[in-house]
Amino acid sequence: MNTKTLAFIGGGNMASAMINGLIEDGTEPSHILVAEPDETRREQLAARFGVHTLSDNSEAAHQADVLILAVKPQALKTVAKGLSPALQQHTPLCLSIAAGIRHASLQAWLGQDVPVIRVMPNTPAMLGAGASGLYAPGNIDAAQREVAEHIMRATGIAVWLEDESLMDALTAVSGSGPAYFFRFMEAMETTAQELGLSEKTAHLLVLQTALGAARMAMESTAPLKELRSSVTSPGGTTEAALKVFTEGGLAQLVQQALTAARDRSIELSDSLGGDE
Ligand SMILES: NC(=O)C1=CN([C@@H]2O[C@H](COP(=O)(O)OP(=O)(O)OC[C@H]3O[C@@H](n4cnc5c(N)ncnc54)[C@H](O)[C@@H]3O)[C@@H](O)[C@H]2O)C=CC1
Ligand SMILES: O=C(O)[C@@H]1CCC=N1
Repeated sequence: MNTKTLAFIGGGNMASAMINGLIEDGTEPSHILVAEPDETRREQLAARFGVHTLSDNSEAAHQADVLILAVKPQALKTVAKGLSPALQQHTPLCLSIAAGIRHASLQAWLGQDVPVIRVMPNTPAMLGAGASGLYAPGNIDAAQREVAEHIMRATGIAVWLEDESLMDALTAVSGSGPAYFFRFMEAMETTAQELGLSEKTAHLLVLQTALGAARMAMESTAPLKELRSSVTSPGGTTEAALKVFTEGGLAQLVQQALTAARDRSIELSDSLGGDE
């Protein structure tokens, strides 16, 4: 259980998912602050989670042991530079969850003495089923790494990357990944209805099948290929469907999609980074 005071800068989708996961794990809502400019959003966060909300980012930083930067990458430079004077007076550990913003940029914007760790979470954090990647350079000590890891483990699994450039790949796989599975499930659901199943039945069957497959993959020691084979009777129905995927170039399409996400992360770093 987390006992530090965590302040989120930005209370949008990903911050809400993390807050839900942290509270489910036992973090007291009184240990969570959210700085958010949108008043309606502040009211929603306070009502839903019982957390303290405020509109002043620097005030949140003053009260924080750990500051979690959860604004859009495009807003981060202005937000981080705005926080910098407050961080010279009181210096919490800063975690940035922004896609594609490099550590060097964050360090330049927040201040050279501020401890900064990059984190890439994903939205299943809300259920404690998240997957997070962390990156910290050599100046971050073991205790600071432990604090960041402890927070992220409260929302799911956490892996450290030694090489920051792999954050772009990790973002493409697990950061964006839930959306790929949702997209695939949407397509299955639509087709299930076209094939005659009711909306409700199609939804239930698709979700339970996705959950069942993911659980089998997690809980079995067999490779994915073997699990797939065990469903695929020679000359049967699964084989007929998988043939269509193969002929349609599914593997290449997935490769292109993840590469596009990885490349977009690099583009964001190049276009939004720097201290000019
Ligand atoms: N949504 C996702 O699945 C994931 C998002 N991320 C990262 O999390 C960050 C936030 O993304 P989302 O939550 O999806 O976006 P969002 O748009 O839902 O949330 C951003 C929040 O920041 C607030 N905000 C805007 N300007 C602000 C300011 N000056 N000070 C304080 N708050 C301000 C907005 O009002 C909004 O509530 C992004 O950097 C994104 O790359 C990372 C992993 C997964
Ligand atoms: O789409 C995005 O840019 C963010 C980062 C990973 C998931 N959502």
